[in-house]
Amino acid sequence: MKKYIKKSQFLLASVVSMLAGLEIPFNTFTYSYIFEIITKHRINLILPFVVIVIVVYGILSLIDYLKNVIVNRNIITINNQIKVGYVNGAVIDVDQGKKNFESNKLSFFMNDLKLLENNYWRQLFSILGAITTVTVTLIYALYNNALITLIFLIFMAVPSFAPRLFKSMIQNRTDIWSHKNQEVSSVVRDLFHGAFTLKRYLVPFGFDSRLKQKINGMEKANASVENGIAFSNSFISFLFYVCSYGPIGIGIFFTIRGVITLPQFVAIQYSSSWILNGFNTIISSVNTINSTSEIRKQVKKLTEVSELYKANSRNMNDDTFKELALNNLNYAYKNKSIIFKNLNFTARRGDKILIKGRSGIGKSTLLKIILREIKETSGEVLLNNQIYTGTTAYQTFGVVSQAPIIFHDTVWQNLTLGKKVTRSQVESALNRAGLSSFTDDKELFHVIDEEGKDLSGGQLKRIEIARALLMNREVLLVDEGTASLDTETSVAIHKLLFAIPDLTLIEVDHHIPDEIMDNYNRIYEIKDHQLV
Ligand SMILES: Nc1ncnc2c1ncn2[C@@H]1O[C@H](COP(=O)(O)OP(=O)(O)OP(=O)(O)O)[C@@H](O)[C@H]1O
Repeated sequence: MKKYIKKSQFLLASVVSMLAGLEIPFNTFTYSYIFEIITKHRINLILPFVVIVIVVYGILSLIDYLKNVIVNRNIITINNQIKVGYVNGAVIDVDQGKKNFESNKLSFFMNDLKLLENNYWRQLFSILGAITTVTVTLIYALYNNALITLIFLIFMAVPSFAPRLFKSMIQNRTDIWSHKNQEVSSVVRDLFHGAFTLKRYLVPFGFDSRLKQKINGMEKANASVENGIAFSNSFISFLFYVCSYGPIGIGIFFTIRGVITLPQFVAIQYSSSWILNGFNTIISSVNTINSTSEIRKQVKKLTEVSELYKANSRNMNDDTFKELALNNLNYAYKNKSIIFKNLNFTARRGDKILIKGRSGIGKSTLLKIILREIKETSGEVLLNNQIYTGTTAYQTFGVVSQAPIIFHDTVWQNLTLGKKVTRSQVESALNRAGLSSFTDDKELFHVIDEEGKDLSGGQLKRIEIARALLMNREVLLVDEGTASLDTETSVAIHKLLFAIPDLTLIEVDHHIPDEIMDNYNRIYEIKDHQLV
């Protein structure tokens, strides 16, 4: 986790946390000194004592406040790195096999990363403070009487082994909680997504039983984690009390016998309870930190994916597209019937190809195989006569999907997706996609509503097409790209695509208007698991 911190900032927070840990030893010292003043009748020391104590507590309170501010600043730096790295990693890592990808990742982002902040980072600083408390208080106690302090320490060693007993129980319960949380996120996301459908059919409570069941499951799992931690902590504190009263008895005995003075006994007894408390804090913090190990593993995995991607993104393939060939392709989804059997297909530069077929026959599946998002059961998929990776596929093919993917951001950002391009490149792509009216500043920098709700279906489709053209993809895979549009708009969009001679078009659709059929140079149909 070291790479997420800024060293100087972390060091400062560590030092201030340790300084804040001096409050308790000072407390112990003042408490013992009260007995020194009383037993030795030092009336002249009362005023300076009170003044010094007030000033020092003032300074310690300020340090405590500064500690919080500096720790919070560290949290900003750490969270900025982790959260951006996590989202980037998740975006890079997405694949067709990931179930409930959006809700799972969102749930992890909102809940588990917050848990990581509270139960890992903040605990680290709390441990540093507790270590100072324990060390300085211990030195002070040893200074008062080493033998009796050592007796206290021996008793203390016993409960420090207890947390190991609870570690795996807490970890298991945390894993269950995390899983239940993801289930709730998935249900809630689904309901919000379909909110209008529920409202229109006057059934806003239609999914209540499922919702209640999932929320209840999550809340119970959460309570189970909290109960587990509480049980572990209560058991450990009880053990501490058991082990602390033995030495207190011995201390009383030595004081009565005159081996130590009353202020010394007070110092050792008071110190020892704070040493115990400090140990308690350290151990329960270690306990809590351990419960985040699975979260840390996942964060590490995804941020590494993101770093690896940055390191490799320079190896761009710049071969021009000549040919795509699928030879004797076979495919079946796991535990499902066959989709393709000995399928053959070739597309060459500039081809305009239409693939028809009834719903559910495998048109989208074919595009996913071409994009290398799913792997054929057997056969060859070749680009320019070579097998190719998913990255090469994404460098070659642009995709216009059934439901356009639109971000809640400006038209410019929706087209460029953050890539550095010139204004004239953006305008040219918009013009070619028939969106000339979007080229002025007002439209270009207009923030589109969530899921493109303030634009028409045709405009959204054209934005997707302009995006693919702007990204200079040589082959456009159109998956029922115009199916939801009226004939006039569909014809207009197709005419724009047919007019680009070098653009290779592979379109899967079963409702293409008759008047543009002649513009394709090949039309296939998926029948009997083959292209005919
Ligand atoms: N991830 C998946 N896991 C298992 N089966 C799947 C998966 N995706 C699709 N299928 C099944 O594979 C078959 C082909 O699906 P595909 O989406 O390729 O059809 P399509 O021809 O594009 O349909 P449509 O025209 O309705 O979009 C369908 O029977 C579908 O149920």
